[in-house]
Order: sequence, then C-alpha cells, then structure tokens
Amino acid sequence: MSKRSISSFFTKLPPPTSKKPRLSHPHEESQETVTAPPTIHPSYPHPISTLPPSLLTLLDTYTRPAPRSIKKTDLEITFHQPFFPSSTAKSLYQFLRSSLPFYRVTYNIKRDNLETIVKTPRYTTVFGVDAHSYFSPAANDGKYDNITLLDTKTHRTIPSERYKTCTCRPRPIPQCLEVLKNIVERETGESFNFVLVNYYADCSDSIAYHSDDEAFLGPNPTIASLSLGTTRDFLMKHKEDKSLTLKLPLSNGELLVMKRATQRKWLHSIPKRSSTVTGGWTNGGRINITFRKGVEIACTGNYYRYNVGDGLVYRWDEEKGEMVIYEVGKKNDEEISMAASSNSVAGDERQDEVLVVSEESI
Ligand SMILES: O=C(O)CCC(=O)C(=O)O
Ligand SMILES: [Fe+2]
Repeated sequence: MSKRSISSFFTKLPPPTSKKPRLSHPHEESQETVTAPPTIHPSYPHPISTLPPSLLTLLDTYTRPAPRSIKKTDLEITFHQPFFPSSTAKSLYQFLRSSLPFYRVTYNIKRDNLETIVKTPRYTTVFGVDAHSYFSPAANDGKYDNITLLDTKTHRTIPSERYKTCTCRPRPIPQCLEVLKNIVERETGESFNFVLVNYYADCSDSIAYHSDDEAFLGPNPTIASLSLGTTRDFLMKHKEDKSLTLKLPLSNGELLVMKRATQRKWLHSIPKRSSTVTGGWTNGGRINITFRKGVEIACTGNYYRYNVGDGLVYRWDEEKGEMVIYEVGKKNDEEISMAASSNSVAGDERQDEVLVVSEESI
C-alpha cells in the first residue's frame, strides 16, 4: 500500500468563486488550508479529530538536532532530544489528550489457582493491525466504509475469524497519529503498523518492569517511544546482569528509539513517584506513544486485549480537568466496580475468592 505524504493530510479550500478582483498575483497560491474532517470508523467509540494544519506544519517542518546514541551491553538506544520543540509538543499533548478514546483496562488471569483481576495503572489506547492485513484508506471526508480490512497478499476482505480474539474490531490509525507515525518513520528509517498510547494521569500511574519482546514483533524489534507532558523517569535493567542499569528522564517532545537486542535482554519501566507534580499545563500528566511493527496475527488480539479491553471508554473533560466516563463497554458492571473499589488499597486484596491486584505486583 502506498504511503500518504504529510501534505496529503491538508485539506484545501477551493479557490473563491466570487467575481471580486483578486488581490494576489494570479499564479500565487490562493487556497487556504483548513482542518480536515475527523476520522470516522465503525470501531471507534467517537469520531477522532484531525490535527489542525498549523500544528501539522510545525510538527513536520522542525529541523531537529542529531540524536544521541546510547550503547551498553546488549542495549542500543537512539535518543532524540528533542524530537519536537516543547511548544509544539505541548499543543500535541493537549490535542491528543482531548481527542483520543482511552481505557483503564482490567484483565483476568489465573494465579495460584485463584481467579485474579489485574488493573492496569494508567490509561491506554491502541490503533493498527499486523502485517498480514491492512486497512483500505479512508475517503477524503475522513470516513472509512464498512469493509476496510484487507489481506496483504490477496487484497481481499479478510476472513471474519482472523481477529476473533480481539476485544474490538482492529482500529485504523487515525490521521492525528498517522501523521506522527509518518514523521517518526521518515526520521528513523523504520516502518511501523501499530501505535500504542499511554496516558499517565499523575505520578501514581505507572508501567511495571517488562520488555516488549513478544514473538509477534519478530526477533529484534525496533520500538520508537515519544514522550509528551510531564518528565518521568524511564528505568532500565539488564535481565541477567543485575549490575547493569540505566535511568533516563524522558521529557516533553523527546523520542527514544530502542533497537536490536534491547527488548530481548533488558527490562524497562516507568515507576510510580510519591510526589505528584501539579499545576502548570501538564498538571502532572504524561502521554507516551510507542510505534511498533507487528509481524504476526497474534499481535493484534494481544494489543487490543491489553490496551482497549472491553470496559469503559474515557475521554478528557476540559472543564473538570480529568478523564470522565464517555461510554460503558461490554464488561459486566459488577466486575468493573469491584476492580475500581480496591483503588485506594495498597497491594493485593482478597475479595470473595477474586484477587484484585495492580499490574506492578504480578
Ligand atoms: O511510558 C513509557 O515511556 C513506556 C511505555 C512502555 O514501556 C510500553 O507501553 O510498553
Ligand atoms: Fe514497554
């Protein structure tokens, strides 16, 4: 499938048709750019706004400094400081926080033969599909038709059972994230088909030590990670050699690219912090966007299960200054309220033979 250029995301107003005399030279560009219609797809809980052309231009035309290279045993990182200037990154943060649907996923696992509900301690959302399928492009009005998922080899509609393990239909990457993906691909020389977004509402939101080394990403996946908003510490440790550690504060507008053996050999995390940064334009919040390439079909089910799930949809409420419930999902309400009611309890808690734990404790 051919890639869209950044300029193709601009919608131009047709030239004025009135008979008034033109002030500009007839060969001059007289068309004005306007924000294109939102991206609409049956799998989205609401239309997703497109980036205003002024912001798109700022993102696309920035001349960035050469990235810093960090190399350690089994670790290779390219660190762009910054990837976007801070004022542009601030506008992007505010735009994405209010435009994207977010989820506070809970999922069930069996632990010591006990049914366990695990709470994800941050808001998440995901878009994209693995390399075996692709979305036929949206029309100029931002709308996708119903049959949008096609087989990469045959270009036919994919069989319905292919994504039966997904908690929702695979979602095409909306324009506002597709633009970022294109810029990151251009600057890193990599290609991606998934965009995962984390929103850490404050310093008590986190991601536990893990590595993104799932087989469905291939043997040595490159993962690019963009940070917007509050600076948070990114901690890394080698899986075997406990003496090897790394701490990188990730700030607004920075892009960290992890390569080669890094996922196979190292773990990474964003730990909770006790002191909550409040006030200022971030009010302690942070958005992280990771760009990944899923090569196997299993990737799609896994990413939708852990980043969308089947629970509540949240949206940013500008007046309240927090995420509010936008839509109740498929998950049964009792299960959700039980998971939510243990929010204030530190550590594990036994409730009627169901253990409710935060992700850090597994
Ligand atoms: O928020 C971050 O910087 C890291 C996120 C992460 O590791 C992940 O989503 O897998
Ligand atoms: Fe990760």
